[in-house]
Amino acid sequence: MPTAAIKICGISTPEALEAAIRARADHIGLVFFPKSPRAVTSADAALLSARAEGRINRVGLFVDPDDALLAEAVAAARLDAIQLHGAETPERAAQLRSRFGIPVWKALSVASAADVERASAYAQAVDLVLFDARTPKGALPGGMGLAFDWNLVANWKGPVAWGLAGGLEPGNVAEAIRRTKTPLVDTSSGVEIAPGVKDADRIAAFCAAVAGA
Ligand SMILES: O=C(O)c1ccccc1NCC(=O)[C@H](O)[C@H](O)COP(=O)(O)O
Repeated sequence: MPTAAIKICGISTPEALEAAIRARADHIGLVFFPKSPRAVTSADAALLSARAEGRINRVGLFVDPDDALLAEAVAAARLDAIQLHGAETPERAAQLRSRFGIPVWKALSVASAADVERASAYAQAVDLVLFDARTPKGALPGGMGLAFDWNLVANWKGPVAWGLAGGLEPGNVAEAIRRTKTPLVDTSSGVEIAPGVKDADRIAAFCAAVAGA
């Protein structure tokens, strides 16, 4: 089985960016959601992006964004992909893919088999679906370090590329890959020492665990 691709989400400092690149992650996530402890402004993102250019893929994360926010962020951070982490419909996702001309990822919050089935509706609208844990009402829609039942997506063979997120960390990511055969893993809290504070050693350990899975 090929090695799973790795996305380290919630990068907000040059140190964390360099740690992700050193560890050979494939993607970083830049969070454009002001309520997140990992939020970046377009100005922060532009600086990080310039440093990342050609070294790692830059995914901008948004929650029900309007077009103005997206236009500003895509241009400032020269994003390689847009990740939608709110209640965006397939129609909205398709509209954004066509408008911005870069890949669109859609996060789907999972607590049951029916949640996984929702992925089919996005098959023509997005480039990848990211199965993530459903978070409690009123909490952030992601980045909470919560896992869902991996059996729900074990060996998933849907009509669109996919990835696994939610509560992944150096100690459990190899097991998650073994059980689900996911082609991509995404982590945020699992490589932090406090909300929003990435740790280079944990990033390295996470990527090493994926490589060894
Ligand atoms: O990371 C955030 O703060 C965040 C805020 C709002 C929406 C989504 C957010 N993160 C999305 C991600 O891609 C996370 O990596 C994913 O939810 C997994 O997070 P974790 O369980 O902490 O590894």
